[in-house]
Amino acid sequence: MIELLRHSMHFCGIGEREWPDSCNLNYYEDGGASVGWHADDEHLFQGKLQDIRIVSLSFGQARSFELRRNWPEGDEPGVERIVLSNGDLMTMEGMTQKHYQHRVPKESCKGPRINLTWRLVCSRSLAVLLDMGYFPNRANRATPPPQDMGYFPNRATPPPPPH
Ligand SMILES: O=C(O)CCC(=O)C(=O)O
Ligand SMILES: [Fe+2]
Repeated sequence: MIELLRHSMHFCGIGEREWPDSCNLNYYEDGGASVGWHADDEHLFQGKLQDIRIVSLSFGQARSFELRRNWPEGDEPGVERIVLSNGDLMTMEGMTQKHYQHRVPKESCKGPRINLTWRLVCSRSLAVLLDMGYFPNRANRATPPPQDMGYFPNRATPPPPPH
């Protein structure tokens, strides 16, 4: 994993001090597996409030990746589509998570796909979690966190509508 991170960061021109510190892995067994419209708006990453960078690396079956504007203007197309193929690196930067939603739609393809997304945990969010005793092995933990904090949202829940 470190080698993949190192190579990917090199290709993106991201210095070690700015490397992301978390990685999410999605496995798509075949074209029937998908991720619905959403923004990566977890509190941990503060993606709706500040300029963040998400780096995505794909392996295996080529799949469509679609972006749609939350507030399309004039004759701007509602949906942009790219194809992410084996070995493709893609980034979402700036305020993408505020202004767009994205998805990997179902398709009629057979092969499996793995996608890695690296993100940097926002230190302010981490401080809040520590404060709330989110990490149970810490000796001085407070009360357990509520289940619905939304830090690790269940993807089965539809994303909130754009606003
Ligand atoms: O599989 C992909 O390319 C995107 C995955 C994704 O949007 C996510 O994990 O939040
Ligand atoms: Fe996402």
